[in-house]
Amino acid sequence: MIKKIFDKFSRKDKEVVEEVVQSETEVLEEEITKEEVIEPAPEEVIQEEVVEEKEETSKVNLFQRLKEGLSKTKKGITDRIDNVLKVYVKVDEELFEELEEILITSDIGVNTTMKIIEELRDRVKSKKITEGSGVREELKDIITEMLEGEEEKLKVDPSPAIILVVGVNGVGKTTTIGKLANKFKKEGKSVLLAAGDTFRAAAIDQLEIWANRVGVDIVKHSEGSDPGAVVYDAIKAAQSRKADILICDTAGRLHNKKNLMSELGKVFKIVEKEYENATREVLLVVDATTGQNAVQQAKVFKEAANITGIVLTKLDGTAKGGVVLAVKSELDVPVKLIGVGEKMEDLQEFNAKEFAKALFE
Ligand SMILES: Nc1nc2c(ncn2[C@@H]2O[C@H](COP(=O)(O)OP(=O)(O)OP(=O)(O)O)[C@@H](O)[C@H]2O)c(=O)[nH]1
Repeated sequence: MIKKIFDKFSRKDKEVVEEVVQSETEVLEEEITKEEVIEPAPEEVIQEEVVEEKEETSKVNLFQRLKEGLSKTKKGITDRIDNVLKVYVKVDEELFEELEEILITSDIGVNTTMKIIEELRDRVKSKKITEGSGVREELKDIITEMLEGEEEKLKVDPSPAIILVVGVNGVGKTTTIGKLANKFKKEGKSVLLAAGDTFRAAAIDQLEIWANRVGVDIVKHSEGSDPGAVVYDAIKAAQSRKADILICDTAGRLHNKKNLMSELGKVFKIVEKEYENATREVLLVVDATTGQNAVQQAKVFKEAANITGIVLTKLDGTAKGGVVLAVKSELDVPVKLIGVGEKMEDLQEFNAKEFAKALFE
């Protein structure tokens, strides 16, 4: 039975990966076409793009976007739970085992699943629940409570603030920085970007594209230069312009903990020394489609740097959204933002209640 479910699940995952690759290729092609079309007055076109996207957001509300973004995860978790509850009319041990299997195969992680099922058993017993609908409600409450935490909001006040964005290549760091810059700019804040990932020219170029698209300035050096020097210059520029928020990209190389610590450590020291008064966030970006790997990456980064929050990207492209529970319960670092699509507005502040509501309603 377990093998059958795993087989099914990995087949599903393959389809999901194919879908993501296809949609990413399409978006990339679309972006290339857009870049090519921009002719003499790129700023105007960029402005139009931003305005268009603004209008679209006001039409489609954010919760709807969240719901759409989590639809694959909903299929992978909630719909399967509902199917099981239809079959098992009696609340018994077999039902708990079925539920356990669903949660484990949804990348919630073994430890977290055990905690959930144990709590569910206790509540079902103490509340004398005999109906499947009651079990569903309890499960939703337990998951919501697990997702809730103390301080989850991104801290950028008082200004000046600096956000260091860390994470391995390809997880969505650059996109996250672009989306964040857009969000802050719309809130009326002045934003500056620093291209601290100097190991690849493409990383610098991509960040610059985002800076232009959003309409914020960027401090960059050439490929291969010292990331510490970029961050130093960016801090000086932020100070002289009195920028509200400086967002720094960093190199995402993860050979081992020691190298990671020394690479990040240098940048952190500069921030410590040169921007002592700034409100600081260190955001780790992880890719939800990598499931349990995201949890492993987060563990390594947490040991190497003082991470203040996690950004979980690409939730829309995966049925593995349950990983947010594993991250929450195994890492003790708040998930502050989630990515539910490629559009500017698809980076949302994580809200446990809304997240659970989007999954269960
Ligand atoms: N569907 C979806 N795609 C996303 C999301 N966030 C980022 N992406 C896509 O993921 C891909 C990689 O994102 P980047 O921002 O380039 O990743 P990075 O971590 O900066 O990677 P490097 O530039 O290679 O270091 C891009 O195609 C993004 O559009 C998200 O929330 N949903």
